[in-house]
Amino acid sequence: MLSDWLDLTLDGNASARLSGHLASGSYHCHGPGILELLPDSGPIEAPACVISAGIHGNETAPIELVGELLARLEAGQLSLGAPLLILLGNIPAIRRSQRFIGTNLNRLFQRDLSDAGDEPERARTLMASVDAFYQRHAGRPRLHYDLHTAIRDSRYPRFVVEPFADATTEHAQWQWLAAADMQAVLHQHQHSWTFSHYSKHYHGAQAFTLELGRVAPFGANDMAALRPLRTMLEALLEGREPLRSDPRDMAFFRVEQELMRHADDFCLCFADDVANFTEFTPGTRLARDAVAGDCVVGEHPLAVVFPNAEVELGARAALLVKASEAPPGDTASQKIRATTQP
Ligand SMILES: O=C(O)CCC(=O)N[C@@H](CCC(=O)O)C(=O)O
Ligand SMILES: [Zn+2]
Repeated sequence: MLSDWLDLTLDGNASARLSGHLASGSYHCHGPGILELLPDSGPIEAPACVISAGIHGNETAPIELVGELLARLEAGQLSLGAPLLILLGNIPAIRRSQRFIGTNLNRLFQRDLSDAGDEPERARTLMASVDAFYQRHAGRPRLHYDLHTAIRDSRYPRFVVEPFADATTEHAQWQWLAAADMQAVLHQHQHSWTFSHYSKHYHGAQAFTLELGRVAPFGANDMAALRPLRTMLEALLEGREPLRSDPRDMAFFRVEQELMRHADDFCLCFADDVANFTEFTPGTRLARDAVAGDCVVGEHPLAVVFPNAEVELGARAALLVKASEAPPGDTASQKIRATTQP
């Protein structure tokens, strides 16, 4: 049964080649945590959509959200109208409720990755799955939403990370994400080799990391807050266009600088309960690092996102960001605004 797939996968009991039929299509398990859903019919121009969850093993809300989608599909409450690839990232880490086991999977999505180990192996498998999926559905627009939750509280509990790449983000994406009740957008200033960056960089997909609240154990997530996002994903899997809202309802930021950890005794100079997007004034010392030197806010205020002193040496310990303009609207969206604003 499709709705058992998650439990069976996490228990290690899912048959590697499980497949079956739904009222509106079929499903095919290509390997552990790799599930493709194919519609019997639907608009040929509907996007081929990748939804990934559990790239970090302790981030459970996205896995629960995938479970809700599968249960509703199986119950016939949703009708499949577009190809969908559902990926579970770091299965051993999910079983142990840990962010990762050996190394952070979400820094490994690079085609020339040659590292050995479980997470590099998983990254290669996931990259190959995405390549094959987009190849099988060549000609359709490509989407990828990589679903996460954050370690800290956030001034914007639900926010989008827009990976850096040559491909530009279509304005409709901002409209869909605003209607999905995402509250902020963070534009990356350089390549970051995350999973969403992979799909955008190598496949030109419209691809994003979505942060969906704070890390919590299974059953303790506020799934009601994710209902508008579920509505967006349901529209996509049904082959319908999602609802649109004004992107200016979201706050936009861009990364100014990555704060890296170089020293063993690296430490952050602010409290563990400082929330993502908290702003610091010029002259504030943010981090001490005996190798790289202290990090002090320069002339302009900066906000911190994803601060984490416990990352591996040489890894990103925080993003330093500042507010930016919302992207300019296109003609179509201006028309929508004109008709929705009295
Ligand atoms: O809260 C945190 O510190 C980390 C939450 C998380 O896993 N975020 C992703 C963001 C990926 C990106 O920058 O696109 C990550 O760090 O991998
Ligand atoms: Zn994560």
